[in-house]
Amino acid sequence: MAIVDGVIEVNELCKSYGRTTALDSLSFVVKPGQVTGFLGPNGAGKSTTMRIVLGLDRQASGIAEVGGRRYASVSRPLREVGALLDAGSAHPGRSAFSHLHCLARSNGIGRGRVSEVIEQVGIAGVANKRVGGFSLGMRQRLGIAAALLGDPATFLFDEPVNGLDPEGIRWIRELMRSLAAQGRTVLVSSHLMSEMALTADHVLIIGRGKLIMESSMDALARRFARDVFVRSPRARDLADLLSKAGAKATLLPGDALEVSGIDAPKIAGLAAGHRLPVHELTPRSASLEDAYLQMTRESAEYLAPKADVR
Ligand SMILES: Nc1ncnc2c1ncn2[C@@H]1O[C@H](COP(=O)(O)OP(=O)(O)OP(=O)(O)O)[C@@H](O)[C@H]1O
Repeated sequence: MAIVDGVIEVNELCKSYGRTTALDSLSFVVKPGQVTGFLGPNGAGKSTTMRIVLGLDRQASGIAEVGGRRYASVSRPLREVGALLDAGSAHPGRSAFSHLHCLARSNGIGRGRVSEVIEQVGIAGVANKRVGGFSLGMRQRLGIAAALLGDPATFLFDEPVNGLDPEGIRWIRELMRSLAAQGRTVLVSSHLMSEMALTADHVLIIGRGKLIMESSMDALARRFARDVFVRSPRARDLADLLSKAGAKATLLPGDALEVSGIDAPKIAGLAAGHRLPVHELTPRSASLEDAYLQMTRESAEYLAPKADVR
């Protein structure tokens, strides 16, 4: 790996386009060894942040660094950071191989590595074909091949699953997870919590250029844990026991209980301690997507009017 420490650090970043505030004192740190989801509704400032980190846009104030340095000051950038921002950026008249070879040469990377990444992303069969004829999925894989070329410690992926088929989506998810497992820093943007729930270990949620919340995915799921559904042939006895332990237990038809204020392992422990049989114990959480929509609702740039359901 080119550099060991691929931490991304953004501090008090501000950026406006005319009267539009894109980033408003945005600060966060992205650590290596995990996939960090960068979540926010359309217009939240995800792409702007990534462009600034990559030196493609300039902030009004604040700091954006990778591995403790400004990206623009790095002489062979592909060896430090791999990025997928715009799948359509390769010249349509070029072949995939010549596009990658050109990029490799300008970063002091050999031809052998070009063939290696072409294999890795699964485009060997079309490597000599013109990029102009590529499907979105193929262009996306080509963009990822470019990101992998310099074997960097840090990766930035802007909405990488957009427009991909299920196979391509699964492939990108697994690639990101394996890059993180190798100890690299992976920042991936999305506007869908459901997508991040499947990929990310950690999430940064932004809205209108501000950090709304930062959390591990596990803690987020726990925070929105709702209650535990329990089924027992002695539901009434179990409800009494749980109430005495300070939980709220509501009897439901079919020997079932809805329990809150106590977690599933504790319910199991209490039931076992009093020899009460349990046939089902299911923790239920509010949908993370709903929680996310609630959190970002005020910061969404465009809100659809509520559907008129009759
Ligand atoms: N080049 C530009 N010129 C003018 N306004 C811009 C430009 N780029 C971004 N903006 C504005 O800055 C804000 C942040 O946009 P940005 O593209 O960073 O958001 P995003 O979270 O990536 O959203 P999306 O998911 O829609 O790409 C938006 O209000 C957007 O309209």
